[in-house]
Amino acid sequence: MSVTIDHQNNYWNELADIKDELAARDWFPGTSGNLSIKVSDDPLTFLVTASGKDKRKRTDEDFLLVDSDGHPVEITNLKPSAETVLHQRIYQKTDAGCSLHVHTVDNNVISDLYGDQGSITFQNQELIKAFNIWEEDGKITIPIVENYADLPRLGDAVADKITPGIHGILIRNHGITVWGRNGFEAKRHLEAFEFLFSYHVKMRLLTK
Ligand SMILES: CSC[C@@H](O)[C@@H](O)C(=O)COP(=O)(O)O
Ligand SMILES: [Zn+2]
Repeated sequence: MSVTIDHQNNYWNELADIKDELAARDWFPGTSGNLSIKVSDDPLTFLVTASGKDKRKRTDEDFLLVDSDGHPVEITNLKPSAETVLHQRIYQKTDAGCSLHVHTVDNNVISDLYGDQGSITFQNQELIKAFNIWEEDGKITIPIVENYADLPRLGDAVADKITPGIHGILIRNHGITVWGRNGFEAKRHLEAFEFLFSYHVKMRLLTK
């Protein structure tokens, strides 16, 4: 086995492990969700989930390597995720090494409750430190974009909201896309956002 394939296999296994962990949380209902991990910077290549699969299953055909245009690098029967453009735009605009997209009830509820205001900000929560924010009353904001069926348009809408200090974007009544410099950080950001959403939804229900 060549050095290149070995190198790629490490990324494959890291992404497969993250996929299993998110599956254990039941964050891939109805074949939703897609994940990617950057393999090289110049030229940009990344492993992305194959489209339409049940992401709870672990198989040898879960991921394929794509280039900066989202096209497969090798001949394959697999189709890259329909939402590969989101991953592409994130790698182009940030220093991300991994990007995760999941649909959960909590992220959908928050995206619709606050969609009209275009973002939601959380404060006074210990878990905000998961974003490396250590101030006494640190805040974390997540922008919310509309869900366009036209995926390049959705990619532009997401890319437009990426500025320093932004670690994820909510897509209205669709899901969340987060990123981090590596798989560990991307997963930490995702889990922290989902915690904040779930807390907020429960508090709203309990304090109505
Ligand atoms: C029924 S799954 C919803 C899809 O349209 C999409 O939003 C999604 O997250 C998964 O698409 P995929 O092409 O499998 O990556
Ligand atoms: Zn989706």
